[in-house]
Amino acid sequence: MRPEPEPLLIRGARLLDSTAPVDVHLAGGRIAAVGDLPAPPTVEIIDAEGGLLTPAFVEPHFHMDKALTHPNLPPSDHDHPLDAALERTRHVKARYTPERLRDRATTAIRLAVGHGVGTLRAHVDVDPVGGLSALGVMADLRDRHRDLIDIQLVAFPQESIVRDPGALRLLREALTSGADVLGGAPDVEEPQDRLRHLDLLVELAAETGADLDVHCDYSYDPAQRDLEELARRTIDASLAGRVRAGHCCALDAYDETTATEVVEAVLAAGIAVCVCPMGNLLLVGDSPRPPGRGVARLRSLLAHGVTVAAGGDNMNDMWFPFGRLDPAEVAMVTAIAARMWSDRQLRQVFDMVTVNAAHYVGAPAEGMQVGAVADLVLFSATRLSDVLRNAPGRRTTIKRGRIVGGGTSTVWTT
Ligand SMILES: Nc1ccnc(=O)[nH]1
Repeated sequence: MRPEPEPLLIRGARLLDSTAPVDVHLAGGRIAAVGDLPAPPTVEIIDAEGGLLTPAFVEPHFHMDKALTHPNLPPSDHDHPLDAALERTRHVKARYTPERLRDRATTAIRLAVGHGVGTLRAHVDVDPVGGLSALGVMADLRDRHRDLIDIQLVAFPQESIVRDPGALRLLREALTSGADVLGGAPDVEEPQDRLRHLDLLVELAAETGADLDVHCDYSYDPAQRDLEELARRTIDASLAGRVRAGHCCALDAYDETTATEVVEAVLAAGIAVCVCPMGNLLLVGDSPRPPGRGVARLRSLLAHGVTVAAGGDNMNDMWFPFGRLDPAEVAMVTAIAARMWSDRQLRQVFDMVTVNAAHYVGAPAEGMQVGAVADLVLFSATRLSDVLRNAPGRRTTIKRGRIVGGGTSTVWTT
């Protein structure tokens, strides 16, 4: 760990909940004071010029091992996009080398820090194809970048754990060799095995004490109810509050009564939900006219009081050719996907990539209060709509009270 950061005074910043610019004093890695402050003689001063100062972004759902593999993909002649993605995932994984994994993930981490991400939850494939090797590389990168960004690693079973008990053993091993969270993917099982997949995950989470973060219902099939089954098992195993669910696309396809039942089950189980609208709009929701969108019913989840985060999912790989690991872009696409257009709704989507996402990953979410950990972003933009459209786009990233990224002067320690 590096020594304590020098105190920092940010002059004339706009906070989301105030109209007049204020000064914010950071000391000991925390917010020490907010108001119209005299400058203590020894501090470093930044002139915010009225720009927005907000809690740092939290990226709650990102596949870091796959990032930037798009240039290496073979052609695919599958008609169905998910089959194509799975086939190309296997092709690319069989050719991973530690060096290339490290280079690509390091580029992703630098993008994240430059964009203002203070905490990132990365799903990393753990399966008999690659064993624990990608996880090992990511754990090393997590440790090397500790001063710049908090990275959490989810052991993600991208291939079946029901057909192959070896895969489950690997997941268990991952939790004692680098993974912070247990992942899940019932969708990759045969339909009759999906509930067994959930049972195995819940048993392993209860036995190991690991939190659980499951890819759920990655389809537009109204008959698929894995999220509700997960909620039921969460309560039965006394895991309430420790389970997270990503995607939940089928929620968009349910009729109103079913949707309400599922959302109430989710709430009762204390499950927070992470939507991934960019990838889901691209690959899910392929029903006839009018096409479904495959983005979990945001308004209904929010109206019931479920914590909803939004994640980038994949960047420039076999699941999503685009993306730049920028939560502002994720928030903007979320707003478009869910028709959230008003000022209040723009604030809601921004919360999905900051405070709600922090809650989702279990990171501090104290906002801009005095005493809060100073994980912050200072934008050159003065309005939230400009932050979301990334124009003007200069950002300064502050991690535990220290400037770690911004403009052209990113500070690297590795
Ligand atoms: N959306 C995704 C599902 C499964 N695996 C991925 O890498 N991405």
